[in-house]
Amino acid sequence: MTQPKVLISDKMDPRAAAIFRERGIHVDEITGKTPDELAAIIGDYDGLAIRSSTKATPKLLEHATRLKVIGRAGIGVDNVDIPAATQRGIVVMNTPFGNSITTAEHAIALMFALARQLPEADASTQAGKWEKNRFMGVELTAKTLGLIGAGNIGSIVASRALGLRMKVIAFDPFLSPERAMELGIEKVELDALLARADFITLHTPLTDQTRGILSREALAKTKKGVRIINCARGGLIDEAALKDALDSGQVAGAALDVFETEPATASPLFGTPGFISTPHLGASTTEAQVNVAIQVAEQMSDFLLLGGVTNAINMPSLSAEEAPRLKPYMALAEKLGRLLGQVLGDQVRAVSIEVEGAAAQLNQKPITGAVLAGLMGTYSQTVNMVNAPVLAKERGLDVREVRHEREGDYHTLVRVTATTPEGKRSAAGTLFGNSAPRLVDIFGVAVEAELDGPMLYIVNNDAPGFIGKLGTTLGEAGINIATFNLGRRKAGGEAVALVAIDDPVTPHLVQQLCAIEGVREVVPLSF
Ligand SMILES: NC(=O)C1=CN([C@@H]2O[C@H](COP(=O)(O)OP(=O)(O)OC[C@H]3O[C@@H](n4cnc5c(N)ncnc54)[C@H](O)[C@@H]3O)[C@@H](O)[C@H]2O)C=CC1
Ligand SMILES: O=C(O)CCC(=O)C(=O)O
Repeated sequence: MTQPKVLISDKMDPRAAAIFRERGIHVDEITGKTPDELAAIIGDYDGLAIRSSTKATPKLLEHATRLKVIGRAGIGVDNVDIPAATQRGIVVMNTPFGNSITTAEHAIALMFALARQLPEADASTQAGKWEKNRFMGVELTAKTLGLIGAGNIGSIVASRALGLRMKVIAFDPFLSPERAMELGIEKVELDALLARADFITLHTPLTDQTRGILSREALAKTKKGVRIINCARGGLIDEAALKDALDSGQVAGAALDVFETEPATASPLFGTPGFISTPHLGASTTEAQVNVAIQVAEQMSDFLLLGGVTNAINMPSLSAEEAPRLKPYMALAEKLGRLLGQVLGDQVRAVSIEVEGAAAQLNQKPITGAVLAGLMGTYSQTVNMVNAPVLAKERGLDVREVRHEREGDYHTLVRVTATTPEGKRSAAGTLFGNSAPRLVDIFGVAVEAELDGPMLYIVNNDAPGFIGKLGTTLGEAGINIATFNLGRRKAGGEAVALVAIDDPVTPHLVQQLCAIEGVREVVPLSF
């Protein structure tokens, strides 16, 4: 295995680079590059570790020819084009918990700052004004805090606010009543939250559904004198409408850590009375940055070195412990998919993946991904485990997974059945010694074969003399037979040969083989 290379392109705690090095990964820390400068170097790397400054756009990813993983040292992945990464087979992972406490604390800090006008009071005092009568604050106790989004960060904010004796209400369509009860908060609709909350704090990702959730119309529905905190993402609030609401007094105060456009070096909100801002500092504590740096480096290293997948946004998880056990199954699954893809071409309309015996104890998703990667890899150069399920969906391929706990003839078995307009065709394989993939059945004929290197799949009538003629034709073409595996439905019936050869065959030689008496089909294979 060649040494993987990782680029850290945003400022990150040095522990990330140290971990990559300790694990034998080459790492470069190159920050502050323009998109074009980054595009010029990204082609050298297997991994890209980022925070929020680097934008992994489709344009950048076009240059990322060997990139396998993007690791976000943080939570929000809106700076990564997930569909583009998935199409290119790049895993995108984040560190969903490493900075949540820190960000929740920042929201609480901003809530206090708004309640007591701390930044303005500080500036005035340091300007020598001593304006004791100007800064009349409000108490938090007994006030209603409205959470928009009650996931990891929202829940932590809720627990802190309850500790401050606030009443907490939340709008989150995915919050179950049980979870709301467990958190000690009241689940409400958005309009009710807007009407009731004294403070509103946002903790959702930026999505098509949440963009502009605090729109001009929503702001008009708020309780007069509300104070608003956004430590989630710019784009959740209509900034122009917020400015008007602050000017009119509808909103008494607003604290933004995040902006529609970042870095936010100019904004109509700047200088507005009651407005406070921080430069996307939600995650900026020593503790959080150490957490996310360590986590992202461990996760990316596990993936690049062991195939372990943790906290991926675009692929099912696969722990570093599971990965070695699944690896031979994924190799087997990929080979079975590849075999069917090469024999059946693009005629496959549906695939069923059955796991039996020991295989049924494993996480089936990676096995399915490997079958699809093998199947579609015969007509797409860029397909892999990450993008195969998405590409299969785009092609309208119906994919089914079946699990049989009981053992059959083999202690472990993976069977792939492909449906084509001509009917169903299946291939099955097992692991010898729990590690070596072996085909054991092809289209209902028992054939034991290692699927490796160049091979020939031949269907012929079972008749004396065929093997001799085949050997002679290959021999005259200078092709050496490495292994020969035969099976037949019944004596004198249809027979199947899987022949491992030392060199690939030419289309002309395939024609010659097809011309041998009794030969029904010849497909050159490569594994
Ligand atoms: N300012 C900063 O430095 C930081 C900002 N963040 C931001 O905070 C966001 C939230 O982080 P977590 O709480 O960890 O995420 P999370 O995924 O645990 O929680 C998000 C919550 O939003 C809810 N939600 C989704 N769509 C919604 C909708 N249409 N209306 C209402 N609720 C909706 C979800 O159900 C979920 O409960 C992240 O997506 C990230 O953008 C995170 C860390 C640091
Ligand atoms: O890395 C940072 O400073 C920003 C963190 C953040 O926005 C996130 O984790 O979503």
